Amino acid sequence: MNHAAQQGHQLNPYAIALCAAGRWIASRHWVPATGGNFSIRSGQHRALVTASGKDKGELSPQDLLPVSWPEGELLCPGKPSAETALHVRLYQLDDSIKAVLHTHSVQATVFSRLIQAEQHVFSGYEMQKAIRGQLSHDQHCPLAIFDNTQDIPALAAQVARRWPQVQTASALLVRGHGLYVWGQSLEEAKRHLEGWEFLIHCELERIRLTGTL
Ligand SMILES: CSC[C@@H](O)[C@@H](O)C(=O)COP(=O)(O)O
Ligand SMILES: [Zn+2]
Repeated sequence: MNHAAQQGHQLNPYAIALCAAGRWIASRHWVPATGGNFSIRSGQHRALVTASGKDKGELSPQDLLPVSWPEGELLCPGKPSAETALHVRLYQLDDSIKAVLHTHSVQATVFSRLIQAEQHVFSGYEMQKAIRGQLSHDQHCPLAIFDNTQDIPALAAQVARRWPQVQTASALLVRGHGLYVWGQSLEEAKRHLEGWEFLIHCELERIRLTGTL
């Protein structure tokens, strides 16, 4: 990258905001050992995606790579996240999505392995109201769970097939892998992340104490 492009990158407000979100997420221990990836929409058909293999708590703006779709073009040199195809598919499925955050917390990983069903319904938690569209603890909020695979385009296609089921939660779980959340702003995506991590932690404790799913 030439000097002017490098400087433009350093000053990109989307990039700066996503790096700060990465530091916050890492401080919560939700992205150990380079796990996780993040993106933020920067135009109708483009987004900045974290480079692959970086420590997500120590990102700098040049670690955010511009990608565009439908061609899946990478707009500058670098290796984008191995899970870029899933981020792109989420932006394509819903134009209102502005940011996608993927984490590898212990609780989401363990919880996703305990649930054999293709979704788990959350109900009775006040914290459900952290999720867009959830107005009461009485509502039933299903969280979809997908089997893990290294074939990310195939996973993205499955998410698209189950989109009506997935959409309500602004989140999905990948079994033995981690959590994906999104929002209509980065702030909303962060709220969804903290809300879901809390809800999953509560369910894991409930299952541990009662022995019932
Ligand atoms: C620590 S391995 C985790 C990866 O396989 C992957 O699931 C992940 O979340 C990070 O991949 P990345 O390519 O850095 O975006
Ligand atoms: Zn991952």
